[in-house]
Parts: sequence; C-alpha cells; structure tokens
Amino acid sequence: MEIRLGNGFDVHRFCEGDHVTLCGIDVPHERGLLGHSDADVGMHAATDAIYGALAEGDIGQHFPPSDPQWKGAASHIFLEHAVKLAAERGFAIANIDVTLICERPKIGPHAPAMRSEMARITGLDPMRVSVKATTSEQLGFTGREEGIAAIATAALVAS
Ligand SMILES: Nc1ccn([C@@H]2O[C@H](COP(=O)(O)O)[C@@H](O)[C@H]2O)c(=O)n1
Ligand SMILES: C[C@@]1(CO)OP(=O)(O)OP(=O)(O)OC[C@H]1O
Repeated sequence: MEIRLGNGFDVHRFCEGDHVTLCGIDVPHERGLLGHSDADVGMHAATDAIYGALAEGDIGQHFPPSDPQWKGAASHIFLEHAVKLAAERGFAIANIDVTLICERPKIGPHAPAMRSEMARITGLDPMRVSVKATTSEQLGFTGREEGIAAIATAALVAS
C-alpha cells in the first residue's frame, strides 16, 4: 500500500478588520487577515499539504495571487481542488492535521466548528481531521501579534 505524506505552511499578516477566517470559520477579532483571498491560513496550509503529498506544486501555482479571479476568494475552492486532484491521481486522504499559531484569538472554542467545516469540505470523516492551536509564547511575529501562521500535515493512501 502506497502512503504519501505532505506538509504545508502559511502566514498572513493582520490588517484592519473585525474577524479572521480560519479553517472556514469566521472568528470575531479586533483585526482581520490580509490576503489576496480570504487569507484563511489554516485552509491554505492544509491545501499545500495535499499538493505536497502529490508532488503537485503549491497553492500559488494553482491559484496565482496575480490572478484577479481569486481576489477575495473563499479558500474552500483551493482545498476542494486539492482533494479532487488527489482523487484524480488515485489517492484517498487518510487524515489532515492543522496547527494554528497565534496568541489570539483563542482557537479552542472554535476548533470543533473548524474541524467539522474542514471535514465537510474534504468529504472526510471528522475523526480524520484535526484542528489545534498553540501560541509561540509571545516570541517572534506571531508572538508580537503581527499575523497568524499555520502548519498542516496530510497523509494520502493509494485508493
Ligand atoms: N490561539 C490559541 C493558542 C493556544 N490555544 C490553546 O492553549 C493551549 C496552550 O497554548 P501554549 O502555546 O501555551 O502551549 C494550546 O494547547 C491550545 O489548546 C488556543 O486555544 N488558541
Ligand atoms: C491563496 C492565494 C490565491 O491567489 O492568495 P492569498 O490569499 O494571498 O494566500 P497565500 O497563502 O499567499 O497563497 C497564494 C495564493 O494562491
């Protein structure tokens, strides 16, 4: 049985706003996240993890930030594309694990909704989707609350 692992990493800086969109969920916050799309770092990292497992480049190659078509786009479009590509290449997604890195907002209260939404978008059983968070102990750019980072891992099995 062939197994593929991929990782993804993304960062978006804070800007003016009243919420951040993380793993498909709008979380009230006193700032927003700046991006060409909706700047959903969690979904971008998960998308890149799948592309990585497939050795199919990265999100910017499939959805160039220079393309006005993706301005303000909802990031489920990117994740759905990666999932479809995996199926076309003969792989099923075994699990996805996302870690959001920020001091605030607190992710814990929203993690169940994020997990459900990521499972809905990918078509996975929620038991195969993990969304968790950590601070960086007030160190670095996330510690200074300049932005939010996310890392993700995806495991794919030949179907
Ligand atoms: N934005 C965040 C960051 C952390 N959490 C939760 O707090 C726990 C402790 O975080 P440390 O960085 O101090 O280890 C972490 O394990 C998360 O459960 C959170 O919900 N939102
Ligand atoms: C998602 C895309 C879409 O144009 O734009 P951004 O929202 O800026 O996000 P990023 O994580 O920088 O990935 C690049 C792009 O593919």
